[in-house]
Amino acid sequence: MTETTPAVTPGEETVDAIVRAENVTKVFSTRAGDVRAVDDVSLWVARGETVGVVGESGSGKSTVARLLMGLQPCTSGRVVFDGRDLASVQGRELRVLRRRMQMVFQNPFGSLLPHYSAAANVMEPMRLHGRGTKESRRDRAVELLDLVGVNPRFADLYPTQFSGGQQQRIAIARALALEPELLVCDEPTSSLDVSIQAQILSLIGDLQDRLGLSCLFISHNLAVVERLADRVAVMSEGRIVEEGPAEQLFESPQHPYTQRLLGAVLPVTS
Ligand SMILES: Nc1ncnc2c1ncn2[C@@H]1O[C@H](COP(=O)(O)OP(=O)(O)OP(=O)(O)O)[C@@H](O)[C@H]1O
Repeated sequence: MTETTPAVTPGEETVDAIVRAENVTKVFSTRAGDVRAVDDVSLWVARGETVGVVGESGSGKSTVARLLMGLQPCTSGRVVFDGRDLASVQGRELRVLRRRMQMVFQNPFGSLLPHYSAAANVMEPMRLHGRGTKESRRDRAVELLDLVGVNPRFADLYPTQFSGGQQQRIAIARALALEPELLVCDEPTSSLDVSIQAQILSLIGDLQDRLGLSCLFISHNLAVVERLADRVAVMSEGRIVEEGPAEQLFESPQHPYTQRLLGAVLPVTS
């Protein structure tokens, strides 16, 4: 049975969060001194919800994503995934938790294995996690490629033989291979042409509806986030300066930083 996560602040509505960052801080020690990349951030994603994180370059968005995924330890605070403090989970249990959260990155080509075919890229996480037989993994990979809109006839082509948009679809199919509950998308469309961006955003929205995925969606582009997010957190200099339901935040942004970001937005083409 899974535990539900308690509310973190008095008065805050109890939310059945798949993942929750509680007062998380991340400090990187560099030769030039300490960089406080994330500063006392609390953020959660409820089951089936899409949370957008927006902010200018360097505001700490990717670091928050890595902390939520347990890819880096927090300097202070904690991340709780489905009721488990990630810092207290190790070994096999951590592997199992990791399977339940997957990431889609900005540059699909960089995240695919160039010497593996599209199908082999999608099969690889299943192989690493000892899922099924080679035949069943292949069948599943072909199904997933079909689901994300890559013609299964092209399953044996290599990443370089696909366009950027198709590569991102393959990367999304691979992220879905282990049936994650949480998908963290870090600028998944910013390396793509505008028309292709819209297609990938529709795909992510559609997959969420069909698979009931929870999603953390990171972008510096507010228009992109507006399209997908139920709730939005705005980051500046490592802190969340404003957070709320997407509609409300876009209609009446309260913080001057959000107002400035919105003022800089160009309408998205779809
Ligand atoms: N491994 C690291 N070592 C040192 N500093 C880091 C490291 N990772 C991130 N930073 C710093 O932390 C701050 C936040 O970076 P982060 O990549 O999280 O921001 P971001 O909002 O995702 O930016 P972008 O949109 O450009 O990716 C930046 O000042 C960055 O230089």
